[in-house]
Amino acid sequence: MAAAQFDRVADALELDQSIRDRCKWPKRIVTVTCPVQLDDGRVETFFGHRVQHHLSRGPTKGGLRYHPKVSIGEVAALAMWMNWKCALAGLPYGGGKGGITCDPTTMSYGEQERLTRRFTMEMIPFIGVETDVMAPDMGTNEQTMAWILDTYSTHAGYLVPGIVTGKPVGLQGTEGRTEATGRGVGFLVYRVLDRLGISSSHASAVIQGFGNVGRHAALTLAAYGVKVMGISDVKGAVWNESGIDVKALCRHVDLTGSVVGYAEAEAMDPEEMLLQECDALIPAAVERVINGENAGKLQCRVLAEAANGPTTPDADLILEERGDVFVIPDILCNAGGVIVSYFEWVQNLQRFNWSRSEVLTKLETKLQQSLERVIYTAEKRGMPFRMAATALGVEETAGAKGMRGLFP
Ligand SMILES: NC(=O)C1=CN([C@@H]2O[C@H](COP(=O)(O)OP(=O)(O)OC[C@H]3O[C@@H](n4cnc5c(N)ncnc54)[C@H](OP(=O)(O)O)[C@@H]3O)[C@@H](O)[C@H]2O)C=CC1
Ligand SMILES: O=C(O)CCC(=O)C(=O)O
Repeated sequence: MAAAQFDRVADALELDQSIRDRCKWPKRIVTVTCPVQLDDGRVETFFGHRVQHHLSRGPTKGGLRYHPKVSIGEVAALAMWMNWKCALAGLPYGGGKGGITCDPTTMSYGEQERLTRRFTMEMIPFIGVETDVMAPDMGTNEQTMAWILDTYSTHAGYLVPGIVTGKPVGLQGTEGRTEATGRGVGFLVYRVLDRLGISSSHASAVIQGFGNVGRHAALTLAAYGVKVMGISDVKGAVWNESGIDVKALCRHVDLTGSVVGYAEAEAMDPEEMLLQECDALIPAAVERVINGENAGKLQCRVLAEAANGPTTPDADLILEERGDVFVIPDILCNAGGVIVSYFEWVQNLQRFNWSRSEVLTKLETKLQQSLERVIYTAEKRGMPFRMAATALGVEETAGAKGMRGLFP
């Protein structure tokens, strides 16, 4: 998917073959094996990957995913998307992404800690504050980042806060990072609804995924007055036509581990939930959920891609043909996370802390600028929004590579 999207943009930009190849292929792909002792005494070997797509514009930046379906191809695609995302937002980074093929939901706290520390040890030669900086993604969180920071810093002999972002505030993380991605999604949905003439107090939303991103997107939209009617996770979906009390649902999930069983809403088939009429549909979980099968049946006005890669290329063509769905592409929609990660890294480099309101104001300014650039480019060049956003990222990267020239 990532390669197909890139090729389409490269064709439209008529990129020269040499620069096209330099932009398309990752600079480095690292795979490591991590033997870890499980609680029952057995030793299991896990595969971990890190793909550093480009180093031309700065260190590579991107999350670390723990999921049973992690593969090197998925990580490479996510790293390429990170690249265009960082360039579009004007961050001085290339894209990177990592993943370990594991199921954190079946692993104890201790097993996850040992796996994370072993992966970090294996990665020490390839990461650094100026080379590659990780952050949370699916299946990882600020505790994971704290273990990486500790393992790396112990090796260095001093605290290296800038080695990861999305770490706890008490370890020089930044205010606002935990909620940044979902909050950014909520902000962009609000801005786009406003542009379409839909007042947030009359708008409705449906959200797939209630992890870090889905939860904070729901809370942010609810705070704007948007009625959140449907929410799903791996186990199922819940629906309330009059609007779900998102804070109450958060309490239910914190107690039970799932949205399923929430008393103030009805159970619904998660696939059916995606097809319900709403103003904003927000996939905030895994890839390829909007596809050739369901794209023609969506009844939303805005498709806000909080997840990475939720829409397949064939679904893109169907949505373009329809022309009635405003797609906020992933590399714009979920950029709030990496933008605040960048703020965290800058604060770490400066040994200076910003206030929460400073972080969140700067976040909204950057997202607003990116949204305007994408809309302007799409209109000026007659491109769909995903193509326009990707084109801006690719041009930025190609420009930097061109200026740096080729080593003889
Ligand atoms: N965290 C971040 O800052 C950023 C994340 N993203 C992207 O956002 C997406 C979500 O990440 P994040 O919230 O961090 O991950 P989390 O691990 O915190 O949450 C993932 C959520 O998705 C749910 N889920 C997983 N598979 C499915 C499925 N097949 N159907 C419905 N729900 C499902 C999980 O359900 P359950 O709870 O039941 O397991 C969980 O609620 C990913 O695509 C990630 O790459 C993008 C930018 C930044
Ligand atoms: O915060 C970051 O550095 C990266 C977040 C991420 O993985 C993403 O945007 O997909």
